[in-house]
Amino acid sequence: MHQHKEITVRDLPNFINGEYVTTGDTFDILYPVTGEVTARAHRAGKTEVDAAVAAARAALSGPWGKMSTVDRSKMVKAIAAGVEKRFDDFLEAEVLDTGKPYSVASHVDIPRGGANFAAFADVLRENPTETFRLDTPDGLGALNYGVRRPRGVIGIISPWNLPLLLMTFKAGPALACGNTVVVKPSEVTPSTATLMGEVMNDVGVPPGVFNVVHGFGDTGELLTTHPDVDGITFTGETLTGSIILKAIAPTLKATSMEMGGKNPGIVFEDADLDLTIRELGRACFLNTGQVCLGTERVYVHESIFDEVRDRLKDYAENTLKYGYPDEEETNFGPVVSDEHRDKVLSYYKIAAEEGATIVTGGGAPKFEDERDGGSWVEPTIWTGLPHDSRTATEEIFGPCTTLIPFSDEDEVIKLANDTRYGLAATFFTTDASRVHRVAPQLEAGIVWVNSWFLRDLRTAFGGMKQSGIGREGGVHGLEFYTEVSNVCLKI
Ligand SMILES: NC(=O)c1ccc[n+]([C@@H]2O[C@H](COP(=O)([O-])OP(=O)(O)OC[C@H]3O[C@@H](n4cnc5c(N)ncnc54)[C@H](O)[C@@H]3O)[C@@H](O)[C@H]2O)c1
Ligand SMILES: O=C/C=C/C=C(\O)C(=O)O
Repeated sequence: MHQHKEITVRDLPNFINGEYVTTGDTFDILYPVTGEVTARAHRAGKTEVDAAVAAARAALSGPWGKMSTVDRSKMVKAIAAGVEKRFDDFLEAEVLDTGKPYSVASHVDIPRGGANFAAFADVLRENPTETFRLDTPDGLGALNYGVRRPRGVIGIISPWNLPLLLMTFKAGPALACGNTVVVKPSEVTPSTATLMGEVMNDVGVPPGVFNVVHGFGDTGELLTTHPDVDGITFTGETLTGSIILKAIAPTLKATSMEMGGKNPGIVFEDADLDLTIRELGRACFLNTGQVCLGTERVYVHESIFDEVRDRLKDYAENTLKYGYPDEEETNFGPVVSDEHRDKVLSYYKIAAEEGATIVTGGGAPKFEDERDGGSWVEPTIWTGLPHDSRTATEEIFGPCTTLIPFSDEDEVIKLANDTRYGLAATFFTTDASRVHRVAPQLEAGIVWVNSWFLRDLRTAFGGMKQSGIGREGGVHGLEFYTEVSNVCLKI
């Protein structure tokens, strides 16, 4: 039986130039499980953002900027180890902010907190720049070679769904390439970014290399418009991304944008259904559907439509276990906030108005305990909706999906691609020729086959169309986190 722990309200200051900085202008952080206040974050204004950017700039010409690539790589690896050493503190902080089950945060979010530093620590040493020998009229030739340098001060703006994972997926490569960063975490989930400051100090990262400023979009805008910030890497909604690009325009900063999606799933008639239901269940409901790579529309071959519908219903009703985050069997939590719950429930209403058949869910659960103060919705599956319905085309970002039948391969590829987004896709088949025929035709930055959310950090990560600009991950992040100069030497 769960014993609800008394919550001690934590203070979350900004982290600037190696020190924690309060402003007294605080906003509450709520526990999505029960709605209780768990922390108060100190909103950063112009003074604090200017101080953070100045500290980041100064650090570039201090010990950090003078550090050898080998020593910087060692320090980035030490940061990874520092996160792992404080695994439980990061786990508790992330769960308090998001309400997600310990079973999700301890397998998805927190392990990536360290991995995102370790994976990029040697990215500069392991990837050469190009050289070209140029023939010249005098026959002596010229030698061209590329030289990489850090881009400079990077603004990191991150979302609330995988707070530590998504912030460190940017901070890791940024620091590995010698940049300094000012992080503006989501106002909904600021705890793990705040805690990261302690790790940076413990590891001995020079002050000013890693900074955190708290606040809402207006604080983010102080970064995106700041004349002394060299690049902005953003993860969040597509609409926010377009607002940020407008704000960046006058100072022409480099940008890396990871945005929204309405990712298709496809189940072909020859799919292995045990595997499919297991992976599709994750793609639809992991992290209470709050994963940008998730699958909110699934095209199922008409010959197996009823079986897939019934088995996914069974998954939603029997594999997903609501509960308190610290209960072992809990694998399904609340959404991150009342505001987001209301958004998801508004789409549950839209689906009903669009004539959906509710296979399961469609509302919010009642617990008759303190969880009724939290931000909970039911896992939901719909059928009977047209491909061009709002439910099947607009990003909901919740634990819901609509199943749509199809009859042939060419048709379903067209349906999958018929979206303004292009982030991810996942499809299931046992026909190897079909894999290599279909995957290249899907307009998505990331395509999973017979799997979902399997991540190799060496690969390109990002979306096309309105899901993103640029790619991060592996060598691809070098394009954003470094500047390349070509040196041409006349022999
Ligand atoms: N493509 C990806 O890799 C990826 C990953 C995770 C989430 N997402 C997307 O993020 C969204 C959910 O996250 P969210 O609700 O936090 O997104 P959001 O766009 O509301 O906010 C993201 C961040 O941007 C900041 N922000 C908001 N307005 C701003 C402005 N005008 N200037 C500067 N910063 C501003 C927010 O404070 C927050 O830190 C979903 O659309 C999801 O698809 C995409
Ligand atoms: O919600 C979106 C998840 C993004 C995941 C990553 O950026 C990653 O796995 O590196």
